[in-house]
Parts: sequence; C-alpha cells; structure tokens
Amino acid sequence: MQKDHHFKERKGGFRKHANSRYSQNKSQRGQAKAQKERDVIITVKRLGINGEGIGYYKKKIIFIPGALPEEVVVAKIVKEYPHYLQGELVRIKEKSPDRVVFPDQVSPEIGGLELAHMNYDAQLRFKRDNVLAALDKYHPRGYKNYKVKRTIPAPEQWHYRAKAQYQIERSGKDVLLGMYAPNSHRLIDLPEMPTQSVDTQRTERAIKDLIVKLDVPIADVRRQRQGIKTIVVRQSEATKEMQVTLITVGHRLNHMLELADRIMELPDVVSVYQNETDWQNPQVWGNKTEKLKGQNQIMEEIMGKQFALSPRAFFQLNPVQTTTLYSEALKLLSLTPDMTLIDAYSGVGTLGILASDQVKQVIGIESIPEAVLDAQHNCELNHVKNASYLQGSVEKLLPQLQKDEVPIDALIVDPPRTGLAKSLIKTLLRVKPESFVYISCNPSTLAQDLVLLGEAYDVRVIENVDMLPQTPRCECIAKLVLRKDLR
Ligand SMILES: C[S@@+](CC[C@H](N)C(=O)[O-])C[C@H]1O[C@@H](n2cnc3c(N)ncnc32)[C@H](O)[C@@H]1O
Repeated sequence: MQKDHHFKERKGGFRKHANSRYSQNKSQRGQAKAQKERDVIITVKRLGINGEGIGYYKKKIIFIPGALPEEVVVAKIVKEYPHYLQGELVRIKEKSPDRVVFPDQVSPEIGGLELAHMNYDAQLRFKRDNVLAALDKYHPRGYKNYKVKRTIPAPEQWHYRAKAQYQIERSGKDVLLGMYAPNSHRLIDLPEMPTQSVDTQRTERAIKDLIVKLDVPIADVRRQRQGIKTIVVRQSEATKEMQVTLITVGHRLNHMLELADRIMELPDVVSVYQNETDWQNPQVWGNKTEKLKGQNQIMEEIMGKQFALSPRAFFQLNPVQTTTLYSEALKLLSLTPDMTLIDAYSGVGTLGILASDQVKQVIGIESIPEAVLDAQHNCELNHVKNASYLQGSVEKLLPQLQKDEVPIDALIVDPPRTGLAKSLIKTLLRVKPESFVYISCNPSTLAQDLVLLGEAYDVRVIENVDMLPQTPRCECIAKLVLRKDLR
C-alpha cells in the first residue's frame, strides 16, 4: 500500500457523488440525523454491491464511494442513519495498489463508472466476489459446493456501449445533453463518456446541435412544456447502422420531420423513430412508437446469425462480449436433437435462434410485442423453421405450455434484474426441465431464486461474464441440474 496519497483532483466530485448516491431514499432521509459534518479516519474493509467502499466507525457501517478495500481514508460523515453512516471521501492516507486514475474528462458522480478508479483485474475479482457474497447472504442449498468461476473479461474495457440514451434539457441559455446524477433530476452535460462508443456519442451531440439549430421544442418538466426529452442512438456492431429514437412529450412538434430528415444525413444513421411518452409515465419510454424516416430495423450479427432490431427491443449493450455470453450459456445447456427448448424472456430471439439447429424445436416467450415480431422476422432471415415466439408473460404462458402437454426438456431463462416471479418458480418446480440454464444480471435476485429452486435443483456451475466494465454489474450464468433423487 502506498502512503499519503492526497486526493485533491477528485475530492469535490466524490463528495457530490457520495451525497447523491446514498442520501436519496426519502424515508431514510427523514430518519437521518441532522448533524455537524465531521472528518474521521476509516480503514476500508470491502466494497459494497454498488462498488462503494465499506468500513466501520464506532461499530457502525460507513459507506464511502470512491474508496477501495485496504485503503486508509479520511472521510466526512455527511449523514447518520439508524443502521449506517454515509461518508464522503476527503483524502486517501494509504492508497490501494488496485487504484488507477479516474478518467479526467467526466464527473465521477455519473452512473456507469462506479469502478473506474479500480484496475480491471480487481474489478473482475470484485464481480465474482459479489456473486459469492450474494450466495453467502441467502445461502441456497449446497451453495458452498457451487463452482463459481472467474469472471470472463470483456475484450474492450472502454467505448464498448453500443447504445446511448441521453436526456436533453434547457438550462438558462444552454442546452444540456447527458445523464441524471444518480437518483436525482439534476442533468449532467456529458460531452465525453468513456464507456460509450465514439460513433453513438458523436451522433448524440450532432442531433443536439440540429435540435438547437432548427429550434425544435425541448421538453420542460417544470413548466410542463412539450418537446424532445430523450435521444436514443443504437448502433449495430456488425453493420455500423445507427437507429435514432427521439422520445417526446407531445406528438407533432414543430420542425420534427425536418429534424428527422437532417438526422438521416448524419453518417451511418439509417432510421429515425419517435416514441411518445407523457409526464405521468415514470419510465423513459412511452407506449407509442412511430417511424419518421428510413428503414424499420437495424441489422446486427451474432455468431453468424442475423438479428433485426426495432427500437424498443432489448439487446445487450456490449455486442462484442455478447458472443461470449451466449456461447457460454448454450454450452451449459447441453442440448440434444430430440429436445424442445423454451427460450424464456427471449427478446428478439437471439438465444433460441442460435440454439435452433441443436434441438427439435424452440419456443420463445417475450412480453414486448415489437420484440416478438423481430424474433419472428429473425427466424425468417436465418431460415430457422423450428422456432416460434409467443407474446405475453412467462408467468402465464409457461403453465399454459405445460397444460397443453408441450414437452419442456430444456429451458433458458434470462429475466430482468428483478429475477423470477415466485409463481413462475412454482411452475418450474412442477415442470422440472431436465436441462436448465439461468442467465442473470443481478446476483442478489439470482441467489434468492436459487434458494427456492433448490427444492428440485442443484447448481453445478456459475459462470460470470463481464459485459459492463467500469460498473459493478456482471452477467451470471447458472447451470441447474435436477437433484439425483428427482431424476
Ligand atoms: C434481459 S432481457 C433478455 C433478452 C434476450 N434473452 C437477449 O439476450 O437479448 C429480458 C427480456 O425479457 C422481457 N420480459 C420482461 N419481463 C417479462 C415477462 N414477465 N415475461 C416475458 N418477457 C419479459 C423483456 O422485454 C426483455 O426483452
């Protein structure tokens, strides 16, 4: 450990970072004691699930964003909650060998760079440790025997994000384009985001310039004025085609079609969509999506197969590393030609289509109608004749398949961060697919679901694939095997 590292260049940034990230929960904010800020010396013991340093002060846990394990830091206690303290990093007295210089062109409080002050090997270790910690917290049956593999690194640690989703807002005479500070409505202008692809970033800025030039209305939440709220730019890794979606409050905005024409002139842009939302909707995307210009979808390629993507369809943010994720997951499924594979939470049909030549049939289940249409179109594009896609919730459709006596031999689930619904787990414990792989982007919900699934399944192995370097997030792939006594 190196001594007496003064943290001048980042001090201010981390203070804001610490404040915003941990003081936002309203009920907790109410309980926080108003107190005089004071500096304390803390030895950091470990990282929390969001990448924040954790230490103890007078036997109480203290969270210090930006601090690393083994570091001795001076922290300011900014809030005192009944069960923990919120700290801000002031100065590093003893520096961790894992510390690296944070990218200087961007504010540390921006989401998505929570681990950017830590070297990449340490980030990979942290991601595996996060899985172990979740298992240790919920202790699913036999978890001590799980083989939790080393995190598979991403080939690119910077500029890997193929989709940018930035908010646009007026601030006095300026127009800001970027992301909100975590848990707040304070927009941070983001001319540079080091994990974002250069092309998507450049296109975002060019669209902002066009909006200003053509005087297209920008949404104003305070005055409830209609306009453009969010600009989404997604690029295909294989074809470089770019799809732009302007998320608006209000339908026909002044100069909107002229704007779409001008956006189409930008390099690689092949389609412009408008998605309409309203002030009541807490989600970024609204329900109405309409094409303004260009082609319906952009084309992506994974493992030699073509995938058409419409604006609302889910696709991994890191297309280069997606091949690793999918090939590891399919390897663990151990498919045979007589099997029926259920691709639950199928998105645009990627996993099922990639597995289709190894099984008798594939049935995909997905809730977003546009994604289901994309999946059906993707089957045609790839001449896949043994796959079909159902639109609806997995919770409702899986029991229906069982009722209809569809053989469910192999199952892959790839749910959102919330994990599997309890009702679905009950169905799975009845159906007992022989081959079962669970892809999870949240070790905590994975561990909780494994507790319940442990009634019928053992876990053979958990693979970790790093899709999002510089963030605390990781994709886990768990291979579940039916318990011997139930086979
Ligand atoms: C993490 S993505 C996985 C998509 C796909 N497997 C892939 O790798 O591209 C989760 C998908 O599940 C869909 N989804 C979310 N909740 C669902 C539910 N209850 N039933 C069916 N699909 C759901 C989402 O629309 C999204 O496409």
